[in-house]
Amino acid sequence: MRSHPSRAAPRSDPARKAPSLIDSRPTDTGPVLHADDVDVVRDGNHLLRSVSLQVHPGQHWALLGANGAGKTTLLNLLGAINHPTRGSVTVLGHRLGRVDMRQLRSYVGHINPRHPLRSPLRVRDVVLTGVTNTTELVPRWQPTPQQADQADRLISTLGMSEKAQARWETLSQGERGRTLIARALMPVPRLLLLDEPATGLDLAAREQLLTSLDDLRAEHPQLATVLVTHHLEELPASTTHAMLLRDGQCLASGEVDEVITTDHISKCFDHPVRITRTDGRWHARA
Ligand SMILES: Nc1ncnc2c1ncn2[C@@H]1O[C@H](COP(=O)(O)OP(=O)(O)OP(=O)(O)O)[C@@H](O)[C@H]1O
Repeated sequence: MRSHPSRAAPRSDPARKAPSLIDSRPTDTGPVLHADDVDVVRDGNHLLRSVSLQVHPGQHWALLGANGAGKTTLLNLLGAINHPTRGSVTVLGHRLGRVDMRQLRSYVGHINPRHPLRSPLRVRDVVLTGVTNTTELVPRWQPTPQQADQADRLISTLGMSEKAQARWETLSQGERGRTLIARALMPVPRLLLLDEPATGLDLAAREQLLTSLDDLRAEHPQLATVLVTHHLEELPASTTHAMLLRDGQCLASGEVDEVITTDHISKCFDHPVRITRTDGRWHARA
């Protein structure tokens, strides 16, 4: 199926806010993301080869693969950070190469666990930087009352209300992760990209993060997400689809129960594992 450009042009001012938390109006029935037969070549190496993916509103994709399989390379295409060498990528109805990538990026909630914040901002301020799509607070910029309310609502949804005034450098990794998800949701994105959001979290922090993601998805049925991980245990139960990458190529892609199988995962990681699913969550045993 071909994607078609959205008629809704990006807002010219990313600091302007829509009233609702996440735009759940069915404004566009086309895919949120469409990568069509994509190659990425760097220094003569194929990092991705003939990869295709379509993500529709309400779908929650897991992108799985061993170290170096090409997951982050693909996520960076989907987040309008890089162009493909061959093939086309359409993000929120806008084809890369025909659109201002910086502007398009401001409509995608892309969570980078290595958030390069330098100043000692408080949680609430970090979340508010999502409005301006900047790492630091913009000098003399003030949130509108609606933006401030929205930040508080998101902080509460992500279970961070008690830490709203805590400074970034004092936060645990799990608290930072949840703060960054709240920040990414400030521009009312239809698409959330998460690159290994559970890395380095202890058991409780991981479980809290996954529960927050499940809640968020239930609350906003039109939101689409793509989550990169190596670990099946880090997949929220609300995952609907999966793509397995191996050596830059797609090994399997589609509905999650057809893709995350003992056979596919053993091939993907080149190691015999047995996959079980209990209470919606996955486990891998050698
Ligand atoms: N600019 C580049 N030039 C050459 N090779 C690159 C470049 N960027 C990434 N690579 C290589 O491409 C491959 C895929 O990298 P990528 O980061 O997408 O993998 P990944 O699946 O996210 O891995 P990991 O799970 O280890 O994070 C790796 O072998 C990496 O070394």
